[in-house]
Amino acid sequence: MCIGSAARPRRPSPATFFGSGQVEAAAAHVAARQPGRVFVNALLSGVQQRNLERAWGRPVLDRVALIIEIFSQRARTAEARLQVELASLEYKASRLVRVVDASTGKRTAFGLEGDVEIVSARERGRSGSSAGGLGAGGGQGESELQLQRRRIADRRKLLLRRLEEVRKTRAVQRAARRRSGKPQVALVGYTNAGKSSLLRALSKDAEGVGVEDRLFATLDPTLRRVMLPGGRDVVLSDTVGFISDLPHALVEAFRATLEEVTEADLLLHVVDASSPHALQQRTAVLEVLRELGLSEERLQDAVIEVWNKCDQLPVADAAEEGLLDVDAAAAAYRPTAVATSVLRRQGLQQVLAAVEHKLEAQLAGRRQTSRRSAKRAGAEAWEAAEAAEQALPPASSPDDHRPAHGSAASGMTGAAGPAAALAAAGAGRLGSKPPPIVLSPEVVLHDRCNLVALPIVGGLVLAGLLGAVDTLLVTKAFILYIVADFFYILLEPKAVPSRPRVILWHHAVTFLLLQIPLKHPSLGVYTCYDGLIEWNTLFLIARRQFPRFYRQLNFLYWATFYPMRLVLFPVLLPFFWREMTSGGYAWWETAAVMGTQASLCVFNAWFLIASWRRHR
Ligand SMILES: Nc1nc2c(ncn2[C@@H]2O[C@H](COP(=O)(O)OP(=O)(O)OP(=O)(O)O)[C@@H](O)[C@H]2O)c(=O)[nH]1
Ligand SMILES: [Mg+2]
Repeated sequence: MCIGSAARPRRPSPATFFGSGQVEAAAAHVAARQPGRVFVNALLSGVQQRNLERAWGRPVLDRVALIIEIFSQRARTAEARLQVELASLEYKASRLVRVVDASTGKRTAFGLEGDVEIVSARERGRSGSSAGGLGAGGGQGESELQLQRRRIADRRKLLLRRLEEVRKTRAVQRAARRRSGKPQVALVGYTNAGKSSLLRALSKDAEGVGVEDRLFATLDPTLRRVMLPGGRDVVLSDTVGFISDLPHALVEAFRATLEEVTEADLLLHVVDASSPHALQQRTAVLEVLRELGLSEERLQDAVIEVWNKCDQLPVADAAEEGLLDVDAAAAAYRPTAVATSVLRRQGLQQVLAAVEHKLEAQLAGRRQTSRRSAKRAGAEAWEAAEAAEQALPPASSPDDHRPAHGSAASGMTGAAGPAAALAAAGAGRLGSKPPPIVLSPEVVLHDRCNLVALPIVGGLVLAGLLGAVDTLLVTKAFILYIVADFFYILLEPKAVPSRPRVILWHHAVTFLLLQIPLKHPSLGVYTCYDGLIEWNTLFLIARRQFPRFYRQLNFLYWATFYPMRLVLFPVLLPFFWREMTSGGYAWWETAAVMGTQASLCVFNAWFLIASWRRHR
């Protein structure tokens, strides 16, 4: 039985996820239909899962548990089984409870089917031994739980050790393939998008490539040799498909397998264009790739999108109903994309041509020895690509760089447009090109809000320093901005390209710091010094939003980064100290100012390291 998104509450209850009315209504359904288990299409906490099991008298599976279960059914090889077991252990460890069979009073393992009563260690401690008739009370319950935890930890260690061996073996095999000089291309995409079908259609040796109309048909990497139109061979690998809210435990557990993706020279991102959720699925895949550590630059440089199943695309209807707004997607992301129907063998040559183009671009990029000249080449290529795009006749431009409706209807069209022009111009190397263009709509919207708010805050800060504006007003405006941005990111974490939690932490610390000048307006000038940093943030955002002015904005970004984040913030520390210890301030105010300013220095250092890493 499945309780789906139709019943999804707007604000989930911490105890039962659903409201009490929904739980009762579902209990009636459960009683009438007597399902073996109940699936809730959401992520449940341990407590929610336990309470729902109690209310419905049936084992409850949440989204993560179901995915792990499907994985465990599909796992055939030793490697896949190891990875699934690790994921399921991580999941169990996060919600370790004692399970007691109500009919026999015997303890069972976690999540077994049947009429079970589940008691947490804490509850058991409260109610003594009565819950399951096992043992003398809370003390023993605790130790049982600890025993379970230790067993899980031991098993986990063993699995990690074995997986480490798998990783090493895979790394050695990859290194051997690299030595053979064959570029590595990895297929990625939402589960059931047609990755294995594409591998089968492109490879010379299709034997053993399984294609099935079910989720997670492929779990293990499958490698095949594929010849490009120019006669060159590449190694194409097919791996596990992704899904929205892919459990973190699974991503971690499947790292050995997923390294085929992270280490590849190119990624073919297969999207099921016929799905009404194609865009969400595409975003979910990009999120997992980011979680795997792929930088925005790599997502831009090394990804070719293959919009598959176009034979099933009800082109006009979908566009009219707004189900598949390919135009909006293309405008937001401008990917190198090819429309295909693997089933009808359409668009396959275009996929190979796009791979060849990108690989040539990468090779050309590698030949650029000096970073400076590479940068220049990238910006020029970008400008040339932009100019080329503007020069394209309007009727042909959509087909050139995205799987537009027309192209799907009239057969398949190859990839071109700015991204391909960039590739052809050899601008595929890092540092040699404009900023990432794979930005989600959430990031774009948030960036645009900031492009309005930050000049206001930055302007007020400058005016405050020049004495043209009351610094208390600057403090209040700054607080308003920080609070608004905090809640924006809290409610929509995807509004920032990465690490929303770190940014929330930064905003919370800044908010705390600003409370002191709010209380003591004489300290307002320090708000203005700290607030100068917002200019740097503005240039960062403007740089990715206005690729045409990349060079200028990049210069401004770094020209403000070093003096502000690395010099000004630490230098302010002794000034703050002198001011705060000169009298008139409580010790906790001094501690708050020093602590928050020091934390911001740490944030800046982290930010620098993260920027460098991304760059590398
Ligand atoms: N209509 C249509 N169906 C397709 C096309 N390509 C693949 N399929 C079908 O889609 C289903 C899934 O294909 P797979 O290649 O197994 O998909 P996958 O992405 O490898 O799936 P997982 O391994 O489960 O992640 C199969 O039933 C294919 O026959 C296509 O171009 N058009
Ligand atoms: Mg597959």
